[in-house]
Parts: sequence; C-alpha cells; structure tokens
Amino acid sequence: MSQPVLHIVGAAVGEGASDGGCKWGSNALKEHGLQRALAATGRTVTWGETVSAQPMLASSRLGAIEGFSEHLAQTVAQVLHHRQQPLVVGGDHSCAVGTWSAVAEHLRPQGRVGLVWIDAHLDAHTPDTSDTQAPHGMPLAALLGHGSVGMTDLFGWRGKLLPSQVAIIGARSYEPALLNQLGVRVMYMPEVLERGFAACFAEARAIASTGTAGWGISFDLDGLDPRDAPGTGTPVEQGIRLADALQALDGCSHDPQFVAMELTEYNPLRDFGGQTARAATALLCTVLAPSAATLELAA
Ligand SMILES: NC(=[NH2+])NCCC[C@H](N)C(=O)O
Repeated sequence: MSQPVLHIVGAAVGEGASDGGCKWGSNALKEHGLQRALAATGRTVTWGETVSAQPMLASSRLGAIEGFSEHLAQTVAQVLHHRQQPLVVGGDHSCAVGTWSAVAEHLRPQGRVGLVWIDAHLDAHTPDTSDTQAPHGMPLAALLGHGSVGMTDLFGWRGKLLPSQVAIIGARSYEPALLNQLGVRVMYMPEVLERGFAACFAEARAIASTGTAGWGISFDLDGLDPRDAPGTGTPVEQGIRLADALQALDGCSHDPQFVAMELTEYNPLRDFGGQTARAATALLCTVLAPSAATLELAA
C-alpha cells in the first residue's frame, strides 16, 4: 500500500528557549533542501504553512508559546484531517505541545497516541519547577497533563499522552522528579551506551506502539552527540551517534501505525558549514523513506 502524502509544517518558534536561534531552524532546513531530499526518496512531499510564534501579540513568553501551540495544533489537525502524514520541523521543542496534541485529538475516537521522545533533556518541567522558566523545557509535562492550562488543555482536554505509552532515549541533563513519579520509562545515556541505541529504540517503539492507535517520534536534535550535530539550541556532550540513529530508525514509517514525525531544536546560527542540517536531513529521510514495496511498485 502506498504511503500518504508527507506534509511538512514549519514551526518557527525560538521564544520557548533562552537562546531563540531555533526560530530560524525550519526555514534554514527548507533552504537547505529538505523537501527535495525527502521527495528524492520517492515520497510525495508538500511543504505547507510555516506557523510562527507571535511574541508581539502576547503578554509573556509562556503566553506566546500558548498562542503558538494553539495555532500549530490547528494546523497539524488539518493535515491529519486531509489524511496526510505530518512532519513538523522546529523550532524549539515547545512545538511538541501543538504537534502531539493534534495527533492525540485526531486519534481519540480510536485510541491513544504513543510517543518515542529522543532528547538530551526530559522537558518535563512545569512553571512551578523550572529555574529557567523556558517553555521548551516543559512540553512533555504538558502533554502528560501537567503545567500551564494553555499548554495542557488544547482541544479542551488534558493528558494527551499516558505515562505508560511514552519512552525517552538519550537523556543526560535532567530533572527526573515528575517522570519518576509518573513511571515514564527513561533510557538515560549510560544505558544507551551499554545496550546500544538500536536495542533501546526497539524497546521504546514497543512501548509507544503497544495498545495505542498510533505512534510517532519527537526527535530533538540535541539527543545526538554534538560531534555529529553541533547546531542545536542547548547542546549536551556525550549523546547518541548519528550513524547509530540512522541504522536503527531506518524505515520506521513503513509501519502503518506510524502516524507523525517531529524534528526539533535545529539552531542554524550555531551550524557552521551545515553539518547539523545534513544530519537532520539524513535522519528524516531515513525515517520517512517509502517502503521497499512502494519503491518496487513505482519502478
Ligand atoms: N528541548 C530542550 N532543548 N530543552 C532544554 C531544557 C533545558 C533546561 N532543562 C530548562 O528547562 O531550561
């Protein structure tokens, strides 16, 4: 069966982070040729709206992210409504609230969405626990139902993700309190180094796809080692190697239950020579390339 049209939504948001450079990430990846590279794999790819955060229309940073989340969620909901597969390209990681709230709302009549969250950070702060008050440190908490109402209650309900259907890989800079309390499976970097990324990803995928109506990946580029991806908003040493990620993620979207993909925290202002843009493009092509069967049919 052929795969759906892949529809890219740019998430031009950097206001969620202390360094706002990720606001320019989606446009930089567009200029770098992301759509062309994805189309070259054989997918039909369209690039629709780029949703921008509007700090001038908000009275606070959190307010700007709440307004942005609402706008992004409506945009992603439309993509799903048209039976296309959304690829959200950030943007700082606060965009996850809009992306996965829309996916959860869309799947709600059939069941839940499960999520593999690849990241150096846990992004599970609430305004009550965050030292930085940076909303990009809060999206996972919000999706699990904790935090500011403007982030937790999109579409009028909260708890877009269930703790037992989320797994995090690559964490190495963290605040474990909330996720420990909720029982979310976190594979910290020492475990990834010991077992290998492929084994960790297989476990995470099983967590996200078992008993759910669909699953997806939220890939924060800072989950990668800065030697492979230096151009990110908040880099942390000793991460996942790009080659390991490429190998393990190959072809995940062939699974009919794979519903959406998100790539975040690309900061072109720190990406001298485009190394990180190439890494991001390779990752997305690897995950989203059509199945061998589709290629054969097209030949
Ligand atoms: N998605 C990210 N890069 N998050 C970084 C969060 C950094 C830090 N834990 C904070 O809350 O401010």
